[in-house]
Amino acid sequence: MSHIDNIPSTPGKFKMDKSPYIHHRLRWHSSSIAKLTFWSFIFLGLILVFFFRSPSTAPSSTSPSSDLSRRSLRTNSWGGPTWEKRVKSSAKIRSRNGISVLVTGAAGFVGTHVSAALKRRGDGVLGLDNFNDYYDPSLKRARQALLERTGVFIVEGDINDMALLKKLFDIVQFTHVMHLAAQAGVRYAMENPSSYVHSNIAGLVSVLEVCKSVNPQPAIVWASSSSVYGLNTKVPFSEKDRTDQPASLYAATKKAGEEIAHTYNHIYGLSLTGLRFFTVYGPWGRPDMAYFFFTRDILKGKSIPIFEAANHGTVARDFTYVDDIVKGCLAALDTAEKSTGSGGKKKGAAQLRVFNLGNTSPVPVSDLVSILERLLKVKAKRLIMKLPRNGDVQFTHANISLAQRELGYKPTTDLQTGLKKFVRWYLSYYGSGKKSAQ
Ligand SMILES: O=C(O)[C@H]1O[C@H](OP(=O)(O)OP(=O)(O)OC[C@H]2O[C@@H](n3ccc(=O)[nH]c3=O)[C@H](O)[C@@H]2O)[C@H](O)[C@@H](O)[C@H]1O
Repeated sequence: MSHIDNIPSTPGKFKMDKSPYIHHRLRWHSSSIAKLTFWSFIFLGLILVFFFRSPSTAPSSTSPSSDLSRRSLRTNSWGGPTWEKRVKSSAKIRSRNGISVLVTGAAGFVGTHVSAALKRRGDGVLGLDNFNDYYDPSLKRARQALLERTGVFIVEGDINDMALLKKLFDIVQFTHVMHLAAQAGVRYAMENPSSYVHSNIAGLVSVLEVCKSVNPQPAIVWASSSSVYGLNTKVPFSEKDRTDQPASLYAATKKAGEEIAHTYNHIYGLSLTGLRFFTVYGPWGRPDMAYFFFTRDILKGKSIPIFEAANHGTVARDFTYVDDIVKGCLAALDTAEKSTGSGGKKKGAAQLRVFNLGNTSPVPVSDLVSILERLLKVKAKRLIMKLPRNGDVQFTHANISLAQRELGYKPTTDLQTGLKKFVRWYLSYYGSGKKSAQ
């Protein structure tokens, strides 16, 4: 039986025409209509699926445009009465003379601690975080859960989403912005340079753009970094020292941020305070930092690379405990003067400040490892390595006299005490080895 014989006859329609050619053509015609209809449905279906999943149809969202943005700028929906209610309630001031603060990077290490401290004293706090996967997002979710228990809501979104930022300012008249969202890490900048430009430059500009155009403008305190001192060799590092020799792209983006802050202060009258953090450590810390992954790897019995400079030179850091940093952040918020502009127009000179927030007692990395060994009661497998040329500097040391004078900043936690608290947290969070940090 031929293929043609299989086709059911269509009485009366094609009967008269016996021409095989015409028959074939008509058969093709009818089957092609069927196929066309079938594929049209499939195509329509695909368009509908795409349409409903597309960010542009969400109440509001960010639009991913590259691999980079897919990693850090997830499509998040926001809006709606329930969401607005949560935003308002979280940002509500609950103490006399309290302030209302938008904390960007609230699910981050410093962001979580600062948000909790502000909430504790009765300030209004709203968090914003994109929960990117630079390091284990489950740690960020755990910090979020912690903050939720204290009444802090974290809006899930990216600082580059200006529509979202504007919406937040429509709902709440923030008196202050604590801008901590950033791409951190010195060495990762060689792996993913554009993420630093995206968060630390474009993201900062988008925050400042929104802050300058709202009325009243908030005062802004933001995280710069000790890394801006780069190849500066004059110690301890003072705010007056040169910062034009960054050793990593991370440092360069933070330095750029300081210049951008100057511009927005100069043109729009925004009150801006940059805080140069010196290697902040503590409970709920960042797993990409040495003290954190050294702890994990010592417990696992894995060797840890300890950098040393040329000619066995010591590599040291002015490790600063997170509670001291939090005190500095709160003091910077409390002493910040109001911005002077409104609706994008400057009305007078505004405050522009930069402070070192360090511990002012540098510790060699090998000593950090010795402290961890004692606390963990495990001998580390030390692998001494040459300091790689990937952005690390040999040492950092903060001169904190300016912060002491202007903010009353006085760090009180030495590395031994701070690491003890970190290790206690680490062991309770991950257990002593079975469930370990990624
Ligand atoms: O103050 C800052 O502004 C920055 O602080 C932090 O950078 P760093 O001071 O470089 O911290 P971190 O990586 O913990 O390395 C600590 C020490 O261990 C050494 N180190 C590191 C890795 C390794 O494998 N071996 C090693 O010896 C390494 O050479 C260094 O001496 C923040 O990550 C950064 O985001 C930024 O905030």
